[in-house]
Amino acid sequence: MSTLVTGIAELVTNDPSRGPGPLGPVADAAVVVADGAVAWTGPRRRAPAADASIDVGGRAVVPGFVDSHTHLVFAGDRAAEFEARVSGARYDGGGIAATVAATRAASDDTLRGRLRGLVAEMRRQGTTTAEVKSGYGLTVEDEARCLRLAGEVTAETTFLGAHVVPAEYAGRREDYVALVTGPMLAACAPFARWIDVFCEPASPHAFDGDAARVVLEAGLTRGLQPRVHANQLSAGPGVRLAVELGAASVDHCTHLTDADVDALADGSTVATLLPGAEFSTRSPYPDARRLLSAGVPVALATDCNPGTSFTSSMPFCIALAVREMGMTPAEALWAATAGGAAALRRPDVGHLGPGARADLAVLDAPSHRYLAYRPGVPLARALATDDSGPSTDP
Ligand SMILES: N=CN[C@@H](CCC(=O)O)C(=O)O
Ligand SMILES: [Zn+2]
Repeated sequence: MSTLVTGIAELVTNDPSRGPGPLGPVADAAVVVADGAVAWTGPRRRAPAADASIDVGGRAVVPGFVDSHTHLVFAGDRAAEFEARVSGARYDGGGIAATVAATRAASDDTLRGRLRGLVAEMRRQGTTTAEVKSGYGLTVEDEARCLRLAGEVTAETTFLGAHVVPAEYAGRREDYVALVTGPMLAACAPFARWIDVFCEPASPHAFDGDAARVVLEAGLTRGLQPRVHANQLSAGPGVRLAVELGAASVDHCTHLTDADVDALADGSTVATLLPGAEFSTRSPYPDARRLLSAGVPVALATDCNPGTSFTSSMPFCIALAVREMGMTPAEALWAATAGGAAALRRPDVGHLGPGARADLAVLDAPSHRYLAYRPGVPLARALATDDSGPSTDP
């Protein structure tokens, strides 16, 4: 079954062979998808025939967003914590304990319902691939349970047992790290592709560089690839540790030294920026321009979680990146698509070159610039191009 998509005012391919610049745009374009993959892209007048057709009516089509950093398995909410921050309270990770308590108390069905609801919400805003972390269970059983549920909606599952030290291990941080790297890792590894750690010496709840190294190296021995929460609250060792260990991505990168930027520029680790967290915690935004000028690959993600960034909207993050972080609309879109794919080491998503997964997002607008130009307006949605839809992930 093949489908011809026409009426595309601007097609963003992220395939530089198709048009000028990294976005590889094609005007007055068409796409043919077949068997869930992109088979052809180009000008409408040269489009081949297909079994079926969809006319998107003069709208822009872009690669589905790749949200490479989310915490979607949780129960409860922290609206009161958010309200306190609006009045001046500082974020230090302490609120995570409230979500851990609510998550442990929730049934599988409750967690599954919330997770699937958020995934559907993402899809309605153009996201077609999402990573999902554990990190609100923090017992052997609850971490494995959260990852098992995450695996129902995505292949990009991340074990984050080292999110914070839970209350029952207060004052026994080393014992908790032993649990995470021992029985918890053994129970979780079958359900996870990645391992993550909240490396933040400035937080009394998170982990320093030495503990983070122990956690990530243990994950590597089990075949889990590293990614790291680092430098969110202060400059610390996390970014350089991530680069040293060959992590696919280091996320937040809000406070960076010159040595951090140099390490990222010399390494292969993507810097994933999460402006929803700075919005919600009323913190300074990361300096994307500094990273881009140094040649560092940059991704954008929502960090969707109930504490620091309760948004599922990649368009919102794109708008923040353009308004607050020095990115052009083209750079922000690339970071939210191809950048996210690089952060997940996924060559099959984040672009619309031949062979890519048929993950298309249509914008109710004639060009990608509108994503930042019309902030807060629901312009983007994932486009189903055949009976099975473009993907199930999410
Ligand atoms: N910083 C650590 N983890 C999450 C926040 C988790 C929470 O506060 O519930 C983040 O990426 O922002
Ligand atoms: Zn996070």
